[in-house]
Amino acid sequence: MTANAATPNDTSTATRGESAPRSTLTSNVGHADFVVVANRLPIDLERRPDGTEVWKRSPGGLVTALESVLQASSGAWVGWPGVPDANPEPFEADGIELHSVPLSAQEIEYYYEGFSNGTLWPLFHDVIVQPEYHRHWWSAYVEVNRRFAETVAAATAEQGTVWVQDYQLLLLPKMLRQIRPDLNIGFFQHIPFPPVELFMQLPWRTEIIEGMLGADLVGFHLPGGVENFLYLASRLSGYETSRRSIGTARKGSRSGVVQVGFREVKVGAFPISIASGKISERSKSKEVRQRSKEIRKELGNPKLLMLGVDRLDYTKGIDVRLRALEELIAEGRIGASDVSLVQIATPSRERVEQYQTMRTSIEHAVGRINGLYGTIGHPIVTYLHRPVPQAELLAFYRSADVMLVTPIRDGMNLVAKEYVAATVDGDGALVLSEFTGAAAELRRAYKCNPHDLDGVKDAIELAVGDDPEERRRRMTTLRRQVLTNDVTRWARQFLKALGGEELSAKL
Ligand SMILES: O=P(O)(O)OC[C@H]1O[C@H](O[C@H]2O[C@H](CO)[C@@H](O)[C@H](O)[C@H]2O)[C@H](O)[C@@H](O)[C@@H]1O
Ligand SMILES: Nc1ccn([C@@H]2O[C@H](COP(=O)(O)OP(=O)(O)O)[C@@H](O)[C@H]2O)c(=O)n1
Repeated sequence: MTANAATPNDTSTATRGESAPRSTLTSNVGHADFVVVANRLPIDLERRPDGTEVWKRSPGGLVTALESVLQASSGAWVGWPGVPDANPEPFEADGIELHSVPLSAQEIEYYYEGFSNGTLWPLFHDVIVQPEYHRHWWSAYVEVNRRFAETVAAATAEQGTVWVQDYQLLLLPKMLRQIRPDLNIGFFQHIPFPPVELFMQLPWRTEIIEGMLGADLVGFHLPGGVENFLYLASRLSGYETSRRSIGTARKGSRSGVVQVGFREVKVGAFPISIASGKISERSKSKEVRQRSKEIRKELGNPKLLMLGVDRLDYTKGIDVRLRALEELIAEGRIGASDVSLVQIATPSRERVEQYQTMRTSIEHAVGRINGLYGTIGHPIVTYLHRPVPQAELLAFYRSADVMLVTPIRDGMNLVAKEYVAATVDGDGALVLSEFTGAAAELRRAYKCNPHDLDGVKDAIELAVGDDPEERRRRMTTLRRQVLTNDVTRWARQFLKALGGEELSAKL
């Protein structure tokens, strides 16, 4: 998403403290029929050392998915602008009305880096690192959720539909219902919802479940999340639950209902996707095709080009794929002079300690592999620690022979789907961790268990050496899956189940 750079109120050159951006929409506040709420706005404000400010696209798959949905439905988006104390008036960017929720530096530390990403994120991702439980983090989480609720309440029209996103805002549905019982409230969880044994560690477990149950519909990527949630709603809050169809959940996906007093809360699985048609079309463009050839040339036309694209997160298993490649080369199963791995790693949550530790260890591994097996002008691993524009990303996808997606745990992983959509010539192989949400749908990928290093190596070797016809057949099946089940279908199904027939029809 880009901000309207040419408008008179453009902030790209505004100085610190003068951050009122673009066309101010005060008259629209309180009139939005459809509101998406997420921790972040789809664009982040960046403050430069010289005092100027620019808006940049926010990282992550949530923004990728929701941005296209909101553009089609002309709704509003409520979120944090990405830096401390920024609170611009509501403004419009790329057809979406944006409403800011300001956070202080301390709230960013306690609510975002602390409770969201130091407690919930690791707890919900199988405790890959140890979650921390601090009461002052929790207090900030409650306070920030309340501020979001007030902002949303003020932005939304009578009887409007509000779609709350993700683990940073688990208390928001209940808080919002208390202020605005007229609203139709949906909640979608983008990360895994953990099994009872893990969830029960959380000192505030009942408050969290009660917070989510303020919604009319609670959605997860996978049936496993639905199961875990229904069980916990019954065990922690004592509500009656039943497993039954909620109308529009896809065939085979599980769903149910929680009876909260007189209210029924629907619960269902809705696996998110991407704007696959657009990605596929854009990948066919001359610009992307040419750039993909250039990329291979710049890398010295390797026989085998492998690719990894992730936020730099310990859940993504970047270390796993590096170790696998190193051993495959050491064992002579892949020739050092034949292979090139490009690892694109978008900076993420850089002030959180575990992210710093992981970055150091990944950069170490890259250095070690290049030191051992690289030659002058031919490093084995090309490591880019920065965001990459979409056209460039698509060119990377198109140029790769083998895509490595090896998370230890991942809610969905849109990168895997983007690679499939961008492989327009059908010539490419996806190595995919069983521990991603995407693995449930992308059954013909070369699957691996990231905890089993030998298994990962075998999957990579198979993907590289498989019969070209078999590789192509697999990719054809994957492409059919991804092109049929796109992000619009995901949003339509969710909104239909929420009762927003009219909204769903607009998409
Ligand atoms: O906002 P950040 O802290 O910088 O993090 C970026 C986003 O990361 C997570 O993405 C998840 O959503 C994807 C789309 O559903 C899914 O494919 C992926 O598996 C998830 O990890 C996070 O859940 C978002 O809230 C963040 O915005
Ligand atoms: N350098 C990069 C890397 C990823 N991305 C995008 O970030 C998103 C990552 O989504 P995801 O679902 O795989 O994982 P999370 O980062 O949301 O956990 C994808 O849409 C990628 O295209 C990007 O825009 N630039």
